Amino acid sequence: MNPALLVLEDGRVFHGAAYGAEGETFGEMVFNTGMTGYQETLTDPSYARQIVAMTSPHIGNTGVNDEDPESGRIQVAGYVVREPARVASNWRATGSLGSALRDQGVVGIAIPGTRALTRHLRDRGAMRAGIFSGAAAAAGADALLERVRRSPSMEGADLARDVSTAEPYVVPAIGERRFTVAAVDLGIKSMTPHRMAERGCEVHVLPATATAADVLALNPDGVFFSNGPGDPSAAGYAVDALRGVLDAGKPFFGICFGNQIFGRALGLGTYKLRFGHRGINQPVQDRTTGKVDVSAHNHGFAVDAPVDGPFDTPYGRAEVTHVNLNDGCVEGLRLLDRPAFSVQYHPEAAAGPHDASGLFDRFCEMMEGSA
Ligand SMILES: NC(=O)CC[C@H](N)C(=O)O
Repeated sequence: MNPALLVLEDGRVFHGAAYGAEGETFGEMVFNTGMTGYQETLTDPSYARQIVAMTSPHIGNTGVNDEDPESGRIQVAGYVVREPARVASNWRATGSLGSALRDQGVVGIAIPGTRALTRHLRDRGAMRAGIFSGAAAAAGADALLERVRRSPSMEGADLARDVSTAEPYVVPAIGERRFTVAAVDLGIKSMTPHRMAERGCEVHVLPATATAADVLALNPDGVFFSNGPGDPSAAGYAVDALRGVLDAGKPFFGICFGNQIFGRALGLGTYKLRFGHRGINQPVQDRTTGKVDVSAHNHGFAVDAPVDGPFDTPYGRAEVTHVNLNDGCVEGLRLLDRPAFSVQYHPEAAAGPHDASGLFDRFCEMMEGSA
């Protein structure tokens, strides 16, 4: 294996071996603690412009298959693992992860110290980084550090429109069609419309820059805003569209970036977490029932909202419905006088536990007018 370097913005350097494509890449350095689901993680568009390190020590064991991708390609800017599998073995596998990364030009690195890297990010926070291998590594760490420090930051980055669909498309209902949903694709994972389709929703997926008029022209029973990459404070176009949807009184459900856009539409702020939540075992408590779900997460930003009780918004009273039991951050919001709610985590799972899948049923009940 050829040598490679991982250079962090604060000057920390990890030496390792090239994995996947050789060359150079830049992004925000984050870690994911999922023990399974690397293919879903790699293809989640919310990871655009992020270099993802897996804390699970052995990655690639089951290779890649045609069923698990959450989008049409690998979306991460770079990939860091401890030890890549030498042999991929699974009845569904169509190839190895190393060759999939190589074929799609995704630069990765295998380093012995993914634990040291994770502890560093937990202490210092997510930061910019670069991976360099082949001819790109020849410049030496000091010159590479300068280039990392010149690369763009995640704060203020508007990335949703880069990963969104260019054209609208429809995911048909599975079985009898019960509802029409307009889903704004801010970086949508394919499992999300699928979870709705399973419940009888015909899902009209629209580009990130869809306006309220575009959404309402479909005369949907409900409106959905998806997960997605980047800083929600840079996606004012989505906030404007959602305000128009809320003004029209349509039932609304948002996931992750969609939760952040909902928060901003209600007049709340969003802020960057120190190192974020990325994994599949995060405990989230539903404050309305007391129930705790173990849930899938991928977020680096969060909504700043009062957690101690209802607060006023331009759309009437709202409340924080869910909090993370690890760090207390806001994981869900709802309006109290209108049918609109959102969560910061991933009820569609993919990868992860299915504890929260009932939220899709709640959205359907809202569209039925029974919730
Ligand atoms: N998965 C997502 O939708 C992520 C939302 C946002 N980009 C964040 O990092 O918080």
